[in-house]
Amino acid sequence: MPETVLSVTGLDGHYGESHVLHGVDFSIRAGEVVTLVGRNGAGKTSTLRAIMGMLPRRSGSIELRGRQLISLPPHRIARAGIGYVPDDRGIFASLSVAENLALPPRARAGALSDGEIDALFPRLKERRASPGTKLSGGEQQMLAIARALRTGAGLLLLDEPTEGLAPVIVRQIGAILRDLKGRGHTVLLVEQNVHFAATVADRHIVMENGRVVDTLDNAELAADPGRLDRFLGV
Ligand SMILES: Nc1ncnc2c1ncn2[C@@H]1O[C@H](COP(=O)(O)OP(=O)(O)OP(=O)(O)O)[C@@H](O)[C@H]1O
Repeated sequence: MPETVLSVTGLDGHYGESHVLHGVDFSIRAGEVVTLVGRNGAGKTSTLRAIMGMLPRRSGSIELRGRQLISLPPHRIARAGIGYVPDDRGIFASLSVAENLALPPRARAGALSDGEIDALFPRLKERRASPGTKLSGGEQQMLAIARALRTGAGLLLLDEPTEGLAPVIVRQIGAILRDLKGRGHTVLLVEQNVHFAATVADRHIVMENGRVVDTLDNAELAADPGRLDRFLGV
C-alpha cells in the first residue's frame, strides 16, 4: 500500500463565533486523486483553508507524511510541500505569465523544471509574456496549477478547478490531472461536477455540515450513481 500523505483527524474550524468544521476525518495515500464533494456551505473550502493554516481558528490533527501542521503558519505549510490553488486562482493581473510563475520560490526537490511546465502546459508557453488580465479563466487555472507545481509541492489542493470553464477546457484540466497522477502527484480537489470528478479521481469524500459523511470510490459511484444525490441535493 502506498504511504499516507495527508492524514486529517478530528479537525475543527471556526470563523469567529461560527463553528464550521466539526471533527473532519480523512486520509489520502501517495498518488491518489481525491475529491471533496458536498452541497454549498458543507465545509469543503474551509477544509482546504484549514489544511493550509488559513482558517483563523482550527484544532485537531493535520499530518503531512507524519509531520504535524496544525499550528504552523501558511508559508511554512506551503514550504512543507503543499500547493494550494484557491477558487479565485490568485493570479496577479499586473504580472505576466512568466512573472506569475516565478513568484513563489522553488522550495523543494522534485519541483517541475521550466521545460516540464512548458510540456505540460503548452498554452502557457505561448502566452509567457501576456499579462494576467489577458488570460482566459482556463489559462488562469492552468497558470495557478503550474505555479504550485513549480514550487515542488507533492500534494496539490485545488478548489473547484473547473468552475466556470468551457467543456473543452474542463477536458484539458482533466488530462493535466491524469498526467500529474501518472507522475505520482497526490491531489485533493473540491469539485461540484460529479461527472468530471468520476473521470479524474480515485475516490470521493462527501461532506455535510462540516463533517465527512461518506466516502466512495469510482466503482461504488458507478454501481450506485444515486448514492451522492441525497448529499448533493440533486
Ligand atoms: N469568511 C467566512 N466567515 C464566516 N463564515 C464563513 C466564511 N467562509 C465560509 N463561511 C461559512 O462556513 C461554512 C462552510 O463554508 P465553505 O465555504 O467551507 O463550504 P463549501 O462546502 O466550500 O461551499 P461552497 O461551495 O459554497 O464554497 C458555511 O456555513 C459558510 O457560510
